[in-house]
Amino acid sequence: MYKIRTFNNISAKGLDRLPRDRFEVSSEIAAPDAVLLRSEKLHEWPIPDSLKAVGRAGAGVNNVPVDAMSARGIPVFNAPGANANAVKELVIAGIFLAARNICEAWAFSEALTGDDASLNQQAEAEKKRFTGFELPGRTLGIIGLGAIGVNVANAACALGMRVIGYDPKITVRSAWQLEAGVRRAHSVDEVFAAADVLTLHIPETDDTRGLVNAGRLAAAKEGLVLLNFARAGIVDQAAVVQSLENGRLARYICDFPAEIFKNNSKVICLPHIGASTNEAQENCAIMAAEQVKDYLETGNIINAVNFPELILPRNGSGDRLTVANANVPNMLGQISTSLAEANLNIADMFNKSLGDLAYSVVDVDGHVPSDIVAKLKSTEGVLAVRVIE
Ligand SMILES: NC(=O)C1=CN([C@@H]2O[C@H](COP(=O)(O)OP(=O)(O)OC[C@H]3O[C@@H](n4cnc5c(N)ncnc54)[C@H](O)[C@@H]3O)[C@@H](O)[C@H]2O)C=CC1
Ligand SMILES: O=C(O)CCC(=O)C(=O)O
Repeated sequence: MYKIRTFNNISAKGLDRLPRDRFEVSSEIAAPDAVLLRSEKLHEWPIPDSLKAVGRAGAGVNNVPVDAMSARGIPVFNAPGANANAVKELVIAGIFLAARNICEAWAFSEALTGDDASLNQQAEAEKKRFTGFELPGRTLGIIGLGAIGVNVANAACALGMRVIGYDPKITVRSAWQLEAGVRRAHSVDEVFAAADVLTLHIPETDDTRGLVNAGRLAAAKEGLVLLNFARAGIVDQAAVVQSLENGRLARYICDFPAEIFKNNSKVICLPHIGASTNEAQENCAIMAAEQVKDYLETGNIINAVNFPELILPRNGSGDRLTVANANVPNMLGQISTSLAEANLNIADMFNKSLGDLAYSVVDVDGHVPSDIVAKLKSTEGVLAVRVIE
């Protein structure tokens, strides 16, 4: 029986993918084989020795200590693209909120007093205050053309916007999905110089933290609308406030409330609801749960951010051995020598690497004895060893 600890509210549709005769699922488990989480911050969580896998029911993994997991040979799975449509819809809504001054206009109407005739008279007299702009012909700048960025780019094209995007590591898949009219920028600065509306769709990493700073905002077009549905830390919030004050930035629409933005009429902060649709929560939970289940039961890896993708159909008449190790010479040699010592024939095997980490799945004709497992575990460079019967 595998034990799965949940953090946050994981959709039941995903948890249903874990048959309860083989998986115990609860938020109370102390020594879990795997965890499923959404935005829970795991950086301070003491990683239990029992842990074999992490399933992030979402896209961003900045709330998970990925390096610490890698050091223990623990794959961190996420759900790429599973909530992209939900975020796209909210970003497009955000653009409309800004373009038509919808929040201010709504607040104005709410505050009116008098009978209907008086309300209408006040509305007609004051509506010029809420005059906005239309989207066709305006330029949308996008930083990050992954699952969300591509969806936003294509929707903006359909609304008649010009789109310019920057992503130095765009995948072939994203490039295929992108509308032909999307212009390719060669730097973040080129996007800032061109955009009337600019949206961020990149992960928060050491490289992207503070990417939107005072210098870039100063070089933007007068009246830029900035949207941040990625992560709060990608934007220097004090620089945003200053830029709103001097008028370079007209609006900041984001998914991350912060004290500095309280009562700022040019800022709209939503409470991190980009992925909060039933559809996205189900998609993410199903993807994360299935990937974790597959890994625990077969050792196969799909959509781990720190492990290579590896799928090996089960072969041989015995156990499956999985080994995660440092990506250095002679590790495979040591694994096969250890199995030979136990007189075990290798029926099939697959080895792949990603960065500093390598992962092997080995099917043998027979049972891998515990002393061989112990020997492999104590081999220098080996991070994790499992035997799946
Ligand atoms: N507000 C919300 O509820 C949600 C927020 N997010 C955030 O949005 C981010 C993006 O999500 P997805 O599009 O699904 O991820 P993704 O991994 O499909 O796309 C991210 C793209 O950013 C690109 N990138 C990375 N660094 C870059 C840089 N410095 N400049 C330009 N491009 C860069 C990558 O090459 C990749 O193509 C997530 O990491 C997460 O932080 C994601 C889902 C929901
Ligand atoms: O689960 C959530 O609501 C957070 C979504 C998110 O930020 C992500 O997928 O990166």
